[in-house]
Amino acid sequence: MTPPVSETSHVPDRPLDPDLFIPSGDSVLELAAVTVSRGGKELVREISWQVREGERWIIMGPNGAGKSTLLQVAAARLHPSAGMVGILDEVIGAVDVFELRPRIGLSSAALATQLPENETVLNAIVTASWGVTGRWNEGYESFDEDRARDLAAQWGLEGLEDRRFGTLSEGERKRVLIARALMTDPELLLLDEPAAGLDLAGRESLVSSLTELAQDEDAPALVLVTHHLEEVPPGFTHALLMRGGSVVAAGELETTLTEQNLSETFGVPLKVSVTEGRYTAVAA
Ligand SMILES: Nc1ncnc2c1ncn2[C@@H]1O[C@H](COP(=O)(O)OP(=O)(O)OP(=O)(O)O)[C@@H](O)[C@H]1O
Repeated sequence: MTPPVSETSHVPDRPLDPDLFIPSGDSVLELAAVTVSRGGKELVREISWQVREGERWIIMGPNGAGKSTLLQVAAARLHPSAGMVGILDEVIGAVDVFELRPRIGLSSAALATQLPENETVLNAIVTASWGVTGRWNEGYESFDEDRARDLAAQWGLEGLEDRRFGTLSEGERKRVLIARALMTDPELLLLDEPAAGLDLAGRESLVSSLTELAQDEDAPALVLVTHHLEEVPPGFTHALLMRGGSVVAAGELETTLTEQNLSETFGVPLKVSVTEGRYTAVAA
């Protein structure tokens, strides 16, 4: 039996009209009964979810659970087929998404494929200020480049600023994507599988950087999508578990990442352990 979903994921009933939908005052992201349908299939089904300032969320679930689809909705990149989406005091359907998107940082594999292989690391980061992926004739202020250099240093890319994106290792690319996502000083940061494809050392190094970010009071609200419990950085506060497009459980991390919920989410009996804030799971 699924335990009751915590109050953090309950969204009060509201009229489903973008002009009447008023996101809660302290919410950074609020979804009310969101469904995304494609080709006659519901990829995401009636999800209600609220992220408040200062919260750090994990979205976890098996392949095809709908995690990336949900993140695309949260990033104002995908319009829901039904339901309401409030992002940063704005309501999708009643806002120009091109004005909203710079306020949301997004790192994803799809974005990585859009970055030109011959673009330098610095340009891959700084071009986020114009919402473009390749540098052309846009004008950049010196403080834009200073910020891009600071972010490169902060994310372990010092000395690589002039390297071509296409020559980077997978771990370095992931760090560029996160630095780029932070370029516009977003109020909401969405990271879709930031540790996918990394070796053990690369994963551990990234988890450690994300732990620091999670503990930074000035960092934006964070949402991190992953399949793996080992990638949950200590300091994350909440989790939303998905399977087949629906929410299995959502709420505070410790009460949500339970053996029962995770076994139901992944469809196999799991034994879960936590050591010094790090989670691991093996088949029971
Ligand atoms: N345009 C589309 N038309 C039909 N089905 C789609 C479309 N886009 C995605 N899907 C399907 O929707 C489901 C959810 O996809 P999504 O990428 O959101 O899952 P996910 O949880 O992120 O998976 P993964 O962990 O494998 O990345 C998958 O079964 C996928 O095949």
